[in-house]
Amino acid sequence: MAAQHYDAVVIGSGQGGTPLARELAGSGRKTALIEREHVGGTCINEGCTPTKTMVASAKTAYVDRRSGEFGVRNGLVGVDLAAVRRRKQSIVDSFRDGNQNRLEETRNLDLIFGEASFTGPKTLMVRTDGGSLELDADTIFINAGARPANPPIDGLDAVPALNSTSIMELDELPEHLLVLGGSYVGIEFAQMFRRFGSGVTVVQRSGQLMGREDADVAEKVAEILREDGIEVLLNTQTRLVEQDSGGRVHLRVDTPEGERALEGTHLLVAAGRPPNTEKLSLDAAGIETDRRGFIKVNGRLETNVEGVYALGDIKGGPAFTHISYDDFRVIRANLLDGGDATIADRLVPYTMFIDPQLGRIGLSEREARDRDLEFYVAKIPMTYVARAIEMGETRGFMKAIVDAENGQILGCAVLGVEGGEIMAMIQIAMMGKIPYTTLRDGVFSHPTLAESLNTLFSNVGQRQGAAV
Ligand SMILES: Cc1cc2nc3c(=O)[nH]c(=O)nc-3n(C[C@H](O)[C@H](O)[C@H](O)COP(=O)(O)OP(=O)(O)OC[C@H]3O[C@@H](n4cnc5c(N)ncnc54)[C@H](O)[C@@H]3O)c2cc1C
Ligand SMILES: NC(=O)c1ccc[n+]([C@@H]2O[C@H](COP(=O)([O-])OP(=O)(O)OC[C@H]3O[C@@H](n4cnc5c(N)ncnc54)[C@H](O)[C@@H]3O)[C@@H](O)[C@H]2O)c1
Repeated sequence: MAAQHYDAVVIGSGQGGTPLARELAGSGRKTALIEREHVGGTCINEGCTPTKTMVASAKTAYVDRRSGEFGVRNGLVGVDLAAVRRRKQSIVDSFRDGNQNRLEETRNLDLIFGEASFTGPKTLMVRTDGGSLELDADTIFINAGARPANPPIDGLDAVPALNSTSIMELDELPEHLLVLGGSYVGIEFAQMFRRFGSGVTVVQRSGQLMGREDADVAEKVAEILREDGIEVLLNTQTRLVEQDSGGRVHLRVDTPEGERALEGTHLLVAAGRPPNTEKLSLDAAGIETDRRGFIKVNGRLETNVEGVYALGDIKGGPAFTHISYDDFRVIRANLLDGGDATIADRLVPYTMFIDPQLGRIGLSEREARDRDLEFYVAKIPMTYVARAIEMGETRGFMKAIVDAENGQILGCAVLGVEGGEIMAMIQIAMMGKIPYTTLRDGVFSHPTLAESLNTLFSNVGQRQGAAV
């Protein structure tokens, strides 16, 4: 049977591929979007949406337990995990269905459920439920995402370990959750399940949580988690994983203090996300990957094969929904609007949805130092923020890095209540190239979290960096 021809094919209905497919079709191009599982990809189905829905349930339990501090009498807090899961699923379903309906209503667009693999530079085979299809296209966009890693640890394959997807399908609360990995996924779930009522131990193999962050940020996060009753083990290598006849999971770990045996009822593996490249048969098209399997692209998201692009997590680099969406914008600007956009030097904000949130953008203090810049650090604890005191949410601190030459803000880390929103205010100043003195002296309404920017930028410390 002859291959079906399309002007454009998008593989994967992730955060970049979904809007891209609609725009390509809207521009009159005959387009196919191929998805092997759910419309909306990781973010809607297994990532941002379900986790943040469950984080909201966990926060409610936390606030409820603290109600006495606010002079509010309340009963014993109980968490019905099955009900938490139902709430999560109904929100996921509504987002997924909304996306799918919009795709199905788009003219010139075929939504094909199946798994795509390359058979040549511009030809694809799609395995569907009922058989297979052959397609060829002038332009192909790969937005096939990433999946939870399975680190090579003795015994891990033989135990029923949870990953970031399956942990959200539990109906019963783990008595004790062991978490391998102390970064975004590990920490968000660790705090969530602690708040639901589980005992939790986080095992992080390197010397700090969240390796990309400054040490003071990571140490404060570890302190907050420990204060919440979570055991945090750093510099800890897992040697062996076993399950006993009663179903309990045992880890043999090497800690700086010596060997330890850890025991739990459940094990979550949160040790990174490798790309979904194997099933794509990239070799058949000659598409190059790096040594970890991520597709190599240039600033315009072009692969080494002409007419084949990659966007989102599968190309490596920062793995966030808003980055995948921005990849779509870059491709739209260049291919549909005749522009010359690039992903080089774009600002990469992100928020870790622990409580308090960690909002981050731009350079960390360590990065400023590594680049031999001269800079100031402005830092205040959240206990200086009137609004935070009034809300009873004073954990954490704010920190910003300021260019010593021109007063431009180079980056910030806001570990505090609504840290992601405060970071976004600083981001807007960075986008508008507003010097820190304007925020220091600006009038913000009282008592908001925004007015704390006056205090933060009044606390600019000594000049630091290269020549100092
Ligand atoms: C637990 C968790 C929480 C997260 N929370 C946040 C958050 O709060 N904020 C944030 O910004 N980011 C978060 N992320 C990251 C975010 O989900 C991803 O960066 C985002 O989804 C971008 O993904 P993408 O567009 O690259 O592809 P994805 O969304 O991963 O989509 C890829 C799609 O391709 C499909 N596919 C794969 N291979 C094939 C094939 N061969 N044929 C057809 N289809 C295929 C997959 O089924 C999938 O639907 C989280 C991730 C996880 C795991
Ligand atoms: N709020 C958000 O934006 C959000 C939330 C969740 C996930 N994400 C995205 O998903 C990606 C994946 O998150 P992640 O946390 O799984 O991966 P990650 O790559 O960010 O971190 C993995 C962590 O596991 C540790 N680790 C690796 N192997 C280990 C082992 N054998 N034992 C103990 N520790 C081990 C690493 O040192 C690291 O700290 C993130 O990079 C992020 O971009 C974002």
